[in-house]
This record gives sequence, structure tokens and C-alpha cells, in this order.
Amino acid sequence: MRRNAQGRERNRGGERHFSSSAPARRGRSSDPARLAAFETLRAVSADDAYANLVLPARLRRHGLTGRDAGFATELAYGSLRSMGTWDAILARCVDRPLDTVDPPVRDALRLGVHQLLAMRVPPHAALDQTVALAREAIGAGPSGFINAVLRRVSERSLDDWLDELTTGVDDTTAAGLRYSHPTWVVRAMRQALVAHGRDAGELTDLLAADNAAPVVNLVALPGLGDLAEEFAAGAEPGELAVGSATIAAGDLSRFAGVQDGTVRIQDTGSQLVARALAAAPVDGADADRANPDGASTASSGTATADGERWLDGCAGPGGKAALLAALALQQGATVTANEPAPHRADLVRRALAAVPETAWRITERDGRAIGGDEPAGYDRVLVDVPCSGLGALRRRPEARWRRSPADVAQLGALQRDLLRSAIAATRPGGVVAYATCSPHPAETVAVVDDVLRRTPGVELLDTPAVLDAAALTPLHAGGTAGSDRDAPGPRTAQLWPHVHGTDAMFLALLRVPAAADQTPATPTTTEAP
Ligand SMILES: C[S@@+](CC[C@H](N)C(=O)[O-])C[C@H]1O[C@@H](n2cnc3c(N)ncnc32)[C@H](O)[C@@H]1O
Repeated sequence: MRRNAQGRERNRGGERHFSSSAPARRGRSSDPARLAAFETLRAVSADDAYANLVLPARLRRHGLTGRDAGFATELAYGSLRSMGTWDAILARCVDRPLDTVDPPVRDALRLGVHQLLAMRVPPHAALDQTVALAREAIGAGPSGFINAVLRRVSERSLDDWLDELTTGVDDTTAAGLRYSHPTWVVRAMRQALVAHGRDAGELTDLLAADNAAPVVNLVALPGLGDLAEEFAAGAEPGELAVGSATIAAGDLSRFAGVQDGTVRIQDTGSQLVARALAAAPVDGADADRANPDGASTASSGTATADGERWLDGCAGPGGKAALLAALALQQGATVTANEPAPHRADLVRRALAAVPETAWRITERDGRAIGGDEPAGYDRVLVDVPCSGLGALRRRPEARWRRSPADVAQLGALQRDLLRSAIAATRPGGVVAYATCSPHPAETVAVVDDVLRRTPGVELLDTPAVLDAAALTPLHAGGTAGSDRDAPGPRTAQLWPHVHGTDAMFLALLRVPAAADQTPATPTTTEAP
């Protein structure tokens, strides 16, 4: 299951070569694929836009499909991911501080460097096309400058540049330069590996995996969708999650299931989080409600009983809520999907549209209030809390440059309040799933430890074991890599891009104590993380 250092296995086909002929046109005028990539970088740099929202619109506008769309995507996403390394190289090739170079010119240079050093576009084509792009998109003025700078870049190989950049610097800075991550993220990732029971020596594999384009994961909503059409088109069964598949990027709306919402694009790690909550053992289900005929279907430590109430406290945009709702429908439960941001609540509504409405409702409340408003109201509660997103850097190419340590510190208070509220909203014997798409210790184990310390009686379940039971393949998500696999690891679970090929999702499953032992877990406002 372990992927190699460059994440190449997942990319299938090893190191990628792009010829200058990938885009439709050659010659002195710029081609639409490079223009689409340039426009995406401009929107990201100048308007704080998200590349994954901008690029599809630019591909459509320029009529790009197939190889041309693939070229534009690799150029835009790759340049954004590698921006730290490319800027460090450019700084050595420009005779003034790089941040005094006009931003559009800087973006054009980044695209040029990416073609030269990462896409193996022949140097003459990378130079000519970048100059042509600049002429068309910026004006003739900077052509000579761009040409001269890229010529200097092209005089060395990527390995030579990396050796030069990393000579005489400390390990963290070197890893940041080599793998294009801010140094604070490198530090955080190293701490995260150790905190989750893995070897700090995996750091470079993890950083490399952040730079590999992720495959697209699909899930067929259980009981509602199937993947036959996708398999016929070359999708492969997912190795980790039931009812999942991987497929090459492309226009997935051609599939009927994707169109009607019964097949969804969802990272496998997210799928497993929803499945683990649905499968987690709850204690002492309310037998009367669970089974009005009197025969209890749930006793201590069993999975779902008919009539259970589930809550997704932070549901937008609705990926996990949709899967939970489909599972709930199969298992005779109902889901309340809560999302306070109105536009994201609309996305949840759209995500849930494929599931019959008998299985779900949507609320738009502050999740911090739910525990007080509906104490002990739910059997299973998911809080997939707002987080730094450091576990999904593969999918959000610009995110690493936007986040800061202050974001992590700021989110800690909200994360703790949401978890406390979730515990208060869970009935005695019920289960809470605390999830983040970040492995940062401050957002994961520190939050869980802190809340557990202040909420006597709440028990941390063996989350890696529950996750393994919900998965197709043992994940060993409690850490203890390699020969130590049988040693006991943490009771929280952490997935990793370089190990599992998923986003770095964190999961802790907590069971609320039986009524007699329970100390009310009133959500309070917030102490420092
Ligand atoms: C990580 S996302 C959840 C992703 C979602 N579970 C999915 O799988 O699609 C966190 C969500 O929490 C929402 N949120 C932010 N503050 C909140 C609060 N006080 N109460 C509940 N949800 C909140 C955000 O708007 C965001 O949609």
C-alpha cells in the first residue's frame, strides 16, 4: 500500500514528460493552454482565487479538452505547488529582489520555470512560448527580460539547482526548498508524523506526496448508485473503501451517476471517516426507540439500530453528509446535516438531493449551540471541524502559501467548542467522530486530549481498529509503521497521502459515558488552544 517517494505509482506512468506540442498551437503566438494556466495564476495571485475553481472555467472558456486540458492543469497546479522552489531559483537569476518584479511577469516566469524544470518541455519551446504568452497577455515590454531570465534558469538541471539552493542551509529550510513547502509547514508535518506514531524519516515522502497530482476517487452511494459505467470506462476498484473507485481526471459529468448525484467525487479518506462513524459500536441503544416491537436490535457495543438519529454538525459542502445519509437510509437511521454558512448549506442540499428526503434534514445553526439546544439528542455525531486543511495540500495547490501558524492557533478554540458541543449532543453510550483534514497536532491530538481531560467519563475508542473494520484493507492508521506494526499505537487514527494515498484525514471516535457516569459537557467559550 505504501507509495514510493514521488507518489509516482499513484500517477501511473512515472515521471511525466510533456512535449511542446501538447497544446494545440505552436509558433510565435501564445497557445490557449498556457494562457489558461497564466490566467489561473493571475486570479490566484491578484484576487486570492482558488485554482480548483478558476481553472475549470478557463479550460471551458478556451475550449480545452483532452491533452490540452491536461497540459494546462499540470502547468497551473504544478506551478502553484512548486512556487516556493521556483521563486528561490528565479531569485538567483534576477538581478533585483524578486518581489519588485511586476506580479504578472513573475507569474509568467513561474510558468516558464515549471515547463523547463518539471515538465521537460524542450527549452526552446518553453522560452518561445513563455515570451509569446507574455507578449499577448502583458505586452511586449518584458519580453527581453523574461527571455534572459529563463535562459539562465535553463542552464542547469533541476537537481543542480536544488543542490545549489540547499547547500549550507539547515534541514528544515532545505526540505522546504526541495519540496516547495513553507518551513513552518515542514516543521508541522515532522511534528505530526511523530505525534501520530510514525517515523520522522517519512517526512520527505510526505512532502513529495503533497506535490503529486492526486487521482480522482469516486464513491457510489450505497443502495442508490453503482459504478458499472465508470468501470466500463476504465475506472479501477478502490483498494481501501467499499463501493469506491479511482479514475483518471477528465470530464466526469459524462457519467449518469455523477450527473444524478448517486456517484460522488470524494477522497477515500473522507469516505472512510463516514463509514467508520456509521459502523462504530454504540452502547445501550435506546431499545424502545430502536425497535418499537420490543426486541432490542442494539445492545452494548453493537453497530446501528433502527431509528437511530445521526448528526453531521459541520456538513458543508456535504461530501460526508451524503454518504452518511445513504448509509442511514440503509440502516433505518436519519441524519441531521447542519451547516451555518448559507451558501454551503445550499451545497449540502445539492449533495443530499440524490438521497430520499425521509433519511435527512438540513439545519443552519452554529454547531457550538447544538449540544445545549438538543442535549443527548443523537446516537452518532460527526464534527468534521473547520481546520487549516494541511492534509489536503495535494488538492489545493495554492493553500500552503496562504495558511499561517496563526490560522492554526485561531482555529483551536472553535475546534474545542465544536467537539464539546458534539459530546453534549450525544446520548449516553453514543459515539462522536471528531475529524479534520489536517494532521497538525494542535488541531488533532491536542484538541482531543484537552477536551477529554475536561469531560470526565468520555472514552476514546480504538479508532484505528474501527477504521480497519470499515475498510477493505488494514490501514494501520494508528501509526507504528514498519516492523513495529504490532506494537500498540495511538487510539486516534491518522491517514496519510504518502502511505494510504488519501488526504491526511484525522479521526478520533469518542464514546459518551452511560447516564449515571456522565458529567454535563456544556459548551463554554473557549480557552486558548
Ligand atoms: C471541513 S468543512 C466540513 C466538510 C464536510 N464534512 C464534507 O465532508 O463535505 C467544515 C465546515 O464547518 C463549517 N463551520 C464553520 N463554523 C462552524 C460552526 N460554528 N458550526 C458548525 N459548522 C461550522 C464550515 O462552514 C465548513 O463548511
